[in-house]
Amino acid sequence: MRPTLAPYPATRLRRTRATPQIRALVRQNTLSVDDFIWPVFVRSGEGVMEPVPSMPGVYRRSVDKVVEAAREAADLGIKAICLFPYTGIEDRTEDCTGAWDPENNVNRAIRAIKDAVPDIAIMTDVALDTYNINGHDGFVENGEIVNDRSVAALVKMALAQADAGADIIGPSDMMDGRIGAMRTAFEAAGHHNVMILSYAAKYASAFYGPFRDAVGASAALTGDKKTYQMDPGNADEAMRLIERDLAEGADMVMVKPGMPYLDICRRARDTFGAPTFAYQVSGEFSMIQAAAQNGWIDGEKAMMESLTAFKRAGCDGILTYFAPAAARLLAKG
Ligand SMILES: NCc1[nH]cc(CCC(=O)O)c1CC(=O)O
Repeated sequence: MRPTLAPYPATRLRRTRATPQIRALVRQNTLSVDDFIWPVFVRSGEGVMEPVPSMPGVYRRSVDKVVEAAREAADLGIKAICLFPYTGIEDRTEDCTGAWDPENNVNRAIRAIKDAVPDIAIMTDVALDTYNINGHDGFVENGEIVNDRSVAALVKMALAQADAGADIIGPSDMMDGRIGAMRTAFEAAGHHNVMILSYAAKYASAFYGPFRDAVGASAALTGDKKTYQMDPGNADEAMRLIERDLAEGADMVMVKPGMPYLDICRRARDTFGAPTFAYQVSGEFSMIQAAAQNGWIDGEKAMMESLTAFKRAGCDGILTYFAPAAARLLAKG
């Protein structure tokens, strides 16, 4: 776009900012409850709501409490919920078999939500880090995060989630070839309508810290994830990854983290035109919450401003821990 401007004073750009009515009239991007996917942490037990210390206002919930949360979310108009398991160090293994157990907490939660709250879509996370003894998204052999054997396991994990009734599968592992392998497996299993929202451009980020606490991976993690997650200095590589995942059968793509990578969101949207999501990750959430709790910023305003930024950057939707709070605020008008 090339701005056309008459010289001052014929043009006074403040005219269209003068009142709330006019500002609303000319506003280009607005938030709606339709934009949110709400990430929720599932753990074992019953009646459990365990606060996550590094994420104020976020809980690990037992399956019954996750169902209640899903009901609340649907009543607020939220269209999708995304499930992540918490696994304590004592239940983590090197072979990660818990990941494709049809009875694991996530798969039980999927079935329970489908039963009780059919009017919300369910997204899942596919990666081994929430079950792995060493916290990595793939198997570790002699210090290397191996690709192909990990992909075979991730396919089993994704199939178990699809069998349980998940609507949207979210591979967040960053292994090569996983989208194609999952798509082929879904077609063969008759899961023709299961969607894949690929974490296509996922960076090796310090902003995942609080999430790793929430899922019990912090204590487990050995080393870093730089051999599979992207280098923060790269942008063109994100386009190659997104193109690759779309070509392998992804229905939607994600950029992650969100706020530090809005340039990537905009390029993805302009280049491919596919449904584009951003993940406003745990560290982004916790920074806003912490500053608000200290009285350093207005938490509600910062929340809404940060979410609007994703719309401005061209995103169709946002995974955000703020989903219920933002939905409540939007409902108030
Ligand atoms: N593969 C696991 C996964 N899926 C989502 C997140 C981060 C989400 C957040 O920080 O809110 C991570 C963490 C990681 O890659 O270490």
